[in-house]
Amino acid sequence: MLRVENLKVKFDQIQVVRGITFTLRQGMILSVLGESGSGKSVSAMSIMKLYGENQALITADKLSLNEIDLLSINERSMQKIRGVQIAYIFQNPNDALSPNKTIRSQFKELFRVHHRTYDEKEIEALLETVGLNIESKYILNMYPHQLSGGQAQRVTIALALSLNPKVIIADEPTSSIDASLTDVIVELLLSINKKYGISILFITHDFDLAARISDEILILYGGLVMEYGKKTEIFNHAKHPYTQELMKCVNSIQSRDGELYTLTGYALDPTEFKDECPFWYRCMYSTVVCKSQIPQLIEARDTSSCFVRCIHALEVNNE
Ligand SMILES: Nc1ncnc2c1ncn2[C@@H]1O[C@H](COP(=O)(O)OP(=O)(O)OP(=O)(O)O)[C@@H](O)[C@H]1O
Repeated sequence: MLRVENLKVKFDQIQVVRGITFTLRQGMILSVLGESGSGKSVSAMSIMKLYGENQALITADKLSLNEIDLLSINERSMQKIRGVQIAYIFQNPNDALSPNKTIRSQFKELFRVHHRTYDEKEIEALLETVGLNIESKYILNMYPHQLSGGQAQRVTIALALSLNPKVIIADEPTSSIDASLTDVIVELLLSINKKYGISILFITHDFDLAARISDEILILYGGLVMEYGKKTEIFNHAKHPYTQELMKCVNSIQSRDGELYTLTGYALDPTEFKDECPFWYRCMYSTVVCKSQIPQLIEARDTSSCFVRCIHALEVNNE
C-alpha cells in the first residue's frame, strides 16, 4: 500500500529525518516507536505532504501509495488523495477540527471538497461505529469545544474514516486524551483495521501500546531507522543495542520487583547529527568504526526478515 524508501526531511539547513524505509502492506498495522524528537511526526507529516514547499525539503528514493508516486504529484492532486486514500489522525483532535463549525458542517465540508454526496444517516452510523452511539444525532449539532477529549478524538477518527481511506496514519492518537480512554481508542483502531482491512501506521512512544496493536515495528532514533521487522521478532529477539536497551527499560517496569532500568545519556538534537552512528555515545558495543560512518540498514542474515542498522548487531547477538 505505502512504500517509503530512504525518506529525508530538512528544515532550513537542518536534516531532521535522515533515512526512513518501510513498507505498510494491506491490512497491516505498523507501529513507529521512538523517543521524543526522533522524527516520528515529521516523517508522518512528510508522507502526507503536509509541509509547504518553502517549509521543508522532502526527498526519498521512493514514496508511493498504491503505486502513485506521492513525491512527483502536485498539491492539487495530493488534496484529492488526502482523506480519500490516506487519512491522518492527529495527536490533538483540536488540530483536526475547526473551532467555529459544528461537527455536521465539518463532515459536509469534507464531502463537498471531495465531490461526494453527504448522507446524514451514513454519518450517524459511522459515529455509532466509533462508539458515539446515543449521542450521534446531538454531536452533529455541537461545536468542538462542547465535546470531551474522548468524544473529539472519536469524531476525528470518524472524519478520517468517512471517505473510506485505505491507509490511516494515527499520530499518537491517545497522547492528548484521558489515560482511561487509551484502551477504548486502541480497541477502536484494531476493530477498524479488522472490519475494513485498513492499513494503519501507528505512531507512539509507548511499547505496551505498540505490543498490543502492531503486526510490525519500526524503531526510530536520530532520524534513522534502527530496527524494523515483525513485532514478535523485535520484542523477543531485538538485534539493535538501542532496541535491546529499550526492552530492558520496559521489562524492568513490568517486573516491578527490581530497580527501574534507565538508558544513560541523552538523544542527540538534529543540530548535533554527524556522519556516525547516532547511538554510539550510549552504546556499550561501540568501536571506532561506529564513529566513522552512518551504518547501513541491512537485512539480518537469519530467517527473521528483520532490518537492523548496526555493524555490530551480528556479534552482539552471537554473544
Ligand atoms: N517545523 C519544524 N521546523 C524545524 N524543526 C522541526 C520542525 N518540526 C519538528 N522539528 C524538529 O524535528 C525533530 C523531530 O521532531 P518530531 O516532531 O518528528 O519528533 P517526534 O519523534 O514526533 O517526537 P514527539 O514524540 O515528541 O512528538 C525535533 O528535533 C524537532 O524539534
